[in-house]
Amino acid sequence: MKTALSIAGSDSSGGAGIQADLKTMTMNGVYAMSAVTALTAQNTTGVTAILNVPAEFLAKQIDAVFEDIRPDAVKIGMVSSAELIETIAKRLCAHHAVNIVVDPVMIATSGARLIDPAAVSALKEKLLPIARVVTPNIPEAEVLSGMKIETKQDMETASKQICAQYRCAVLCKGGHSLNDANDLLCTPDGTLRWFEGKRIDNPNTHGTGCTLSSAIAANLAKGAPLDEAIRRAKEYLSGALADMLDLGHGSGPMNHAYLLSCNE
Ligand SMILES: Nc1ncnc2c1ncn2[C@@H]1O[C@H](COP(=O)(O)OP(=O)(O)O)[C@@H](O)[C@H]1O
Ligand SMILES: Cc1ncc(COP(=O)(O)O)c(N)n1
Repeated sequence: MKTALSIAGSDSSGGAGIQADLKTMTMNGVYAMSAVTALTAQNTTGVTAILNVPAEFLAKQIDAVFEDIRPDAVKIGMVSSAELIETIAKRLCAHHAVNIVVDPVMIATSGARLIDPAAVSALKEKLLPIARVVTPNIPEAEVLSGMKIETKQDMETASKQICAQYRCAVLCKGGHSLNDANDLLCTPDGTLRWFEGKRIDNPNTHGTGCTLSSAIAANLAKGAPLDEAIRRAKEYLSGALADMLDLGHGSGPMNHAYLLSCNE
């Protein structure tokens, strides 16, 4: 069985972060492991507290995983401090990690800030260069590229710029403000490819970014080429959104287990 590691924060409400990643990886057919960067006290309406793990402890978790069950892919999600980002980059390089998917988590769907402003440059300088693909949403792509994104053309320009500067593939997700749920992949050879997605009329989108990046990592772990891993990941995500789970008082989670029957 292929294996994948999520390095991310815990979401106590189970819809995003480590919890979404483990469910997604499992449902995408790989053995899922975790290295927790932070605990969040969180539900569908917001984040009330964040407790980062000490950097040495994060390093121990990553080492423990690599020294025993080597991951075929690694997804990186919420990492809120520069020290933790640097620790991850060092440990992944030491272990020659492959298929690294970086979801540059900055602001939760509920509006909470999940990264220190001072850590953004560490994210750019240390994690993007080791990524097989980075998956910003529009506001994150604006921060990474330094430009405002208002049109499809802007998405293309910003993605090309991030891709050229950090030499990694960029999947710019259109879920937020632009067009349907169409995402743009830009690869270091300069190729652009749009992944068309039909917008599902569901306000419960907590954890969509975490889920997409974990599904990409799982499919890369299984040996899919990047574009096929993205295609399968979008298909899984659309199915989970279309199941119309409705939990909590805010933007709720998706049904990660929609492929299993919930009937008795
Ligand atoms: N309502 C929706 N219907 C279908 N796909 C969506 C919807 N909202 C977001 N997506 C898709 O979910 C993925 C995550 O996108 P997005 O919500 O922008 O990320 P994030 O959670 O990081 O803000 C993308 O593939 C995007 O196209
Ligand atoms: C621990 C943690 N990690 C990431 C997110 C982002 O989630 P979303 O996909 O809703 O923006 C989150 N809300 N909590």
